[in-house]
Amino acid sequence: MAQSEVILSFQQQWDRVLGRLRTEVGEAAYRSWLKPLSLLSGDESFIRMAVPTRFMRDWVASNYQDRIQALWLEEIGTPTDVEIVVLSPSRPVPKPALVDVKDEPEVVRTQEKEAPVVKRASPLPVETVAQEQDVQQITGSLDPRFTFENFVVGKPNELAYAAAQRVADAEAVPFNPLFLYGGVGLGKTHLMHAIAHQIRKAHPEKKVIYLSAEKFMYQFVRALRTKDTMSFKEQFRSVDVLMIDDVQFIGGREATQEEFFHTFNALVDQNRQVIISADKSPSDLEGVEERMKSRLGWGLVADIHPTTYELRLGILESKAEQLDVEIPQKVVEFLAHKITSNIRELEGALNRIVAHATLVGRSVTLETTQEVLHDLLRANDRRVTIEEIQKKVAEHFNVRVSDMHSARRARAVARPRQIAMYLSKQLTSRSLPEIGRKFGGRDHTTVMHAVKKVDELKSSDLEFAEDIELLSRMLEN
Ligand SMILES: Nc1ncnc2c1ncn2[C@@H]1O[C@H](COP(=O)(O)OP(=O)(O)OP(=O)(O)O)[C@@H](O)[C@H]1O
Repeated sequence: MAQSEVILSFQQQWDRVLGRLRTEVGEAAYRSWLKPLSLLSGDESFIRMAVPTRFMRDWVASNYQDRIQALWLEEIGTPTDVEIVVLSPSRPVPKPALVDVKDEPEVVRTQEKEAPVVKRASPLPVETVAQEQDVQQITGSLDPRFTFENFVVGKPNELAYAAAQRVADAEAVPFNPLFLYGGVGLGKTHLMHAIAHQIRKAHPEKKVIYLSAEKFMYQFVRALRTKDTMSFKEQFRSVDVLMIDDVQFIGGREATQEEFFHTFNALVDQNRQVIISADKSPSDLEGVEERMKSRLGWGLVADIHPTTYELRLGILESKAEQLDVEIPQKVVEFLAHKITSNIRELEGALNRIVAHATLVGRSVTLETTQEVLHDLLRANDRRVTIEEIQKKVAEHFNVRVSDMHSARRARAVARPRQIAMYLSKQLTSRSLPEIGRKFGGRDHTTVMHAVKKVDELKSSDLEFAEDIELLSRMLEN
């Protein structure tokens, strides 16, 4: 089937699925949650759809994903995984990625094989040496530990990881740019280095440049000063893959932004891969021109979410395995529970307890861990307040905030109140009596009972568990 026909038929099938969902869920829910979904890519076993916000993605995933999957199965006759990703609203749906995210259509592959880029396939030694020098002059150094193998994948980073791998493995540019964003210390740089390592290994002839936006700026200012902007432009515009880390730093710097914009456009126009990272999504970048924001959101925007307990545990276990010092499982779990800020701090904590154990010649225990990390543990006490929890839970269940303190015992208010107590225990460092006091002066045993009850319900009712997970994520963000 020709590419355009495949796109058309998937879109038509999706329209039919959407039509059926519309009848099932009603007009209001359809308009709020389903209409904004756009079909991004797909084949018989996998479809990817996009929504404009994270909240919407979580909502659609927990409330409609199973149904979408079931209807899609009915529509095309084979079981299909459905993935919902967040894409910035400014970004039009990228047409070239619409067919099959996992493999390019055969025809594209064949063409590539038949028409290799002659210049690079048979490199001239002199040119290669010159290029190497160019690359070394401008590229930042790559951390050899930051590889795909050393990257632990979990729910918060699976999209970013998959997108990074795709870019690293693809023969043709799959989406341009790849924009990775997320909070501090969550693995953006790690993924960029991993892409660079992989491409350099598979294609040593390719010119891959990785640098921070700050370094880009510094190089540009230096070129301006030495009146050598021509060769500056040349260096960048002749690369195969350009990665700029922490692009938020160019916010507010007009000249650098302008130059970056031209370089970016030139590379994208020549179909060279550009990969960008930032602490915010393109549309939220401050001090960056609108046209730039919009352009940055054209490819695939993949966010790395704050870590979950499971991911932190996975990372610690994998790092602990590489150490000479034995770390008891209890300590690993304790750290995963307590150090929630980011992965850099988590690694730092592990290194500190290992350094301490080695220095004093004692084994690692829970007590020494608490002692050595007391400052870090205090700083990591989550900052969400009980009042915020009460407000969010009341909103979610459509009850009044005053019901959180009232003596009413009707199930419709008692259950949300128990959930709010449970979340207060999970997300704050408040003691049971303190929590009880904030809920209309209740006794600590009432809070204990609420925590137990919610735990029980979570393990017996999947939908309930998902609801709690969603609330908890919304509160932690
Ligand atoms: N999923 C992961 N698996 C293993 N290690 C990870 C993972 N994510 C992050 N790390 C580690 O955490 C540390 C911080 O990651 P990184 O420097 O990539 O963060 P960042 O998002 O680029 O932060 P910043 O915003 O400060 O630039 C690194 O040592 C990295 O190896």
